[in-house]
Amino acid sequence: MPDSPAPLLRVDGLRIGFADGEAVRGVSFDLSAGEVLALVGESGAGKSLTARTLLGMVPRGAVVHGRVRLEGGPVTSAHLGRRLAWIPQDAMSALSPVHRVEDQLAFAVRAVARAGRREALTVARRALAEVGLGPEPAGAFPHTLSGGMRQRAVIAMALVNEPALVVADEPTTALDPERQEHVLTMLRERCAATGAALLLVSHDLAAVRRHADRVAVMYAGRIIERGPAELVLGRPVAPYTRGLLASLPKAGLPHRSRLPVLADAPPAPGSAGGGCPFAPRCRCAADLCRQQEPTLRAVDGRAVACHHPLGEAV
Ligand SMILES: Nc1ncnc2c1ncn2[C@@H]1O[C@H](COP(=O)(O)OP(=O)(O)OP(=O)(O)O)[C@@H](O)[C@H]1O
Repeated sequence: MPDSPAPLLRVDGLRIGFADGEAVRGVSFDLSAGEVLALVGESGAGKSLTARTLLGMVPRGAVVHGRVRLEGGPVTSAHLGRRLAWIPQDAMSALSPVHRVEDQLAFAVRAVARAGRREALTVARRALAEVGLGPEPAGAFPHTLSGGMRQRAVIAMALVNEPALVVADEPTTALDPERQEHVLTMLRERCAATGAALLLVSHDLAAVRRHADRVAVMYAGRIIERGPAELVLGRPVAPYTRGLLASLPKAGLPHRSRLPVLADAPPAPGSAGGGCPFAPRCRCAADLCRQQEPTLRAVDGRAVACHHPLGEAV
């Protein structure tokens, strides 16, 4: 039988430590070409650090261990903007305020391909049109555009060189809910059209369920549940994932309000004891949970790091 093809991205045992302890503690996952994988979890879980480290954007003082392979080899600066693209939370941090949007995309095109100015501009305008930005916004300066338009320009810029992987860190949090959905749909559609895989960092579990193929739920620097988005978010087995879902804003409540379903806060890096880091907040915790940290194992079509997954016979 032929071997299954190597994944586009393989992250193996990623650990990121600071002076006060490890913030990412052995994260592993694969991502296939064209797939959408979401990293979710509470603030401080290690999602952004994980995502940024894939692009080599490591904070000062961080010590990184583990292996990241893109298309079978290590990630280098030569991948950035070519095979690997980044979409930040804040579009203004990705766009220069002193250049017209289309010129910035044309510059990105010329940075990787031998194209003349006019040719690069044509490619840039086409990419902007594909995210719904016609000649007027394309020829404008970023500060004159709405937040949604700017974020669409950033999506066009990320995809203009047809990367194999797009890493997006909370790409829509700066937008209102209606625009968030529109921009996220556009991002996913553009990735699908160009064949790019998408690693999406998000707090928005409802959006993740709509847009991601697979999801990895992070807690205290580790993945605690990972599998098909529909399964993990539709029928979670880790008590933490269930608590996170129960914290979703309900219809009629103000956007982003958090219900107090998950009591207390996650442990700070370096402060977790020997057991499951979620045990102090978990209603199902037993002695074993307080003594031994669980590792990922296969349960009901997904991987879960929990001694007592919900629904499993004790
Ligand atoms: N530059 C840094 N120096 C020291 N510790 C850091 C640094 N950056 C991150 N950390 C630690 O790593 C933890 C995880 O940070 P990270 O930004 O990955 O969280 P996150 O899951 O993306 O949260 P959020 O959703 O709020 O962005 C932080 O809570 C913090 O303790």
